[in-house]
Amino acid sequence: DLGAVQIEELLHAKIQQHILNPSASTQKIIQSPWSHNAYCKRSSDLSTAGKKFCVYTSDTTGPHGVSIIASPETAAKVAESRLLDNDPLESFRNSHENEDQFVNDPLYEVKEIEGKGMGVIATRKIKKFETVMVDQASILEDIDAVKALGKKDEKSILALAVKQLKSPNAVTELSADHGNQVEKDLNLKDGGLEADVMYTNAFGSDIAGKKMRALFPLISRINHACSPNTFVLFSRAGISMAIKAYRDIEPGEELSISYLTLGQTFARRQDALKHKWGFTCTCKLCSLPHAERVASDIRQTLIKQTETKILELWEEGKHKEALGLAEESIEMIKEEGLDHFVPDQYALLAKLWLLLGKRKKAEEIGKKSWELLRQMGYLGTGEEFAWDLDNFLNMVGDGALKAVVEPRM
Ligand SMILES: C[S@@+](CC[C@H](N)C(=O)[O-])C[C@H]1O[C@@H](n2cnc3c(N)ncnc32)[C@H](O)[C@@H]1O
Repeated sequence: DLGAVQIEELLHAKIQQHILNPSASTQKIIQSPWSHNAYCKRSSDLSTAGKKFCVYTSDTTGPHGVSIIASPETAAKVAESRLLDNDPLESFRNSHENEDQFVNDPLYEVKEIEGKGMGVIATRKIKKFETVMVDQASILEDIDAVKALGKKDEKSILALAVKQLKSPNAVTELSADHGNQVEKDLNLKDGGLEADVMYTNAFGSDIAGKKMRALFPLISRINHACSPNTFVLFSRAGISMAIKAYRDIEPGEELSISYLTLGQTFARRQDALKHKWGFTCTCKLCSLPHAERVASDIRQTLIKQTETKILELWEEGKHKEALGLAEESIEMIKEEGLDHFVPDQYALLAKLWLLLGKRKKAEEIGKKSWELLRQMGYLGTGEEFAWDLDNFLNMVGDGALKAVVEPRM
């Protein structure tokens, strides 16, 4: 039975961002990790009126300490699950990667880059999929708290969250140079320096079942490029983050990540970057000669449309055409340098072959997807994920692979 639901489900597998979870483990409460008393404010928002949101700090966690702005229930959950023990070195470092490189002898230096403020430059050759940088969040802000608190309360809570850290300077010295024209026009930009830093640098992360803004001070220095040479990988807990190389990087090259969901046209990218971060992107992709830029835009648009098209063809019983299009789409994705989409496309192809009863073909292509995800770091650093076609495709299909690459928020 090749019903539409089945196909639709498998098409929902999108780009993953977090290391995948082999099985949820429950751990016992040890003791409160907080080093400071909670400081709380009550919600002034109608939907959460009267609810408390507080700042909790653990100034010994990670390189900079961490402050969480959330409800007491969420903070308790974070403490109980020992999320703060999420050591980035354990989450990301492979056995062949040298611990020293993350602690004393990094592969990069932070320095001024003309027209961009600070930036991060490779100091030696970095190999494809190598872990370049690891970091742990120092500010976590529950989106519910952002909505619940008025500007004034959010400002005082954020300021305290930063002040209580081991090294507040690691946060206050970051760029606060976002370009939110809407806020500027409305003259609402009075959330203080800390709010501006969050707006410019924070990533969206799922932590303890809540959507949060997470600030990673080291990683914050990486500038944007539309076809970047590195990507971000969240730990399972969502509190640590690694920067991994998409491809070989030469010494002296600037490290870049994409602040936007990949796969957008030139005009959309320019607009989003100008609007939210206040700069005009002059990256390689944005500086292509006109004809090449148009060709790139067409590919980006086509790539976006192929999923729907594959689904339509499949539903019409045109299985061969659907498979052909999925294969073509992989070529286009590679040509456009959107390597991140490749594992999901392979997984999709494997599923289509399996639905047609061609297990051998499905094994061959599914394994490619698994192998790429493994190399990229999405399967963790251990041996938790042995290759098994059915398990793997199940995991891809049921949404275990996290949706959306929307790193900044
Ligand atoms: C997350 S920070 C990156 C690090 C920042 N350059 C710094 O000095 O700390 C984001 C800010 O950096 C600048 N930026 C990032 N990518 C850029 C680019 N490709 N061109 C120009 N400015 C950029 C913008 O001011 C943006 O708001």
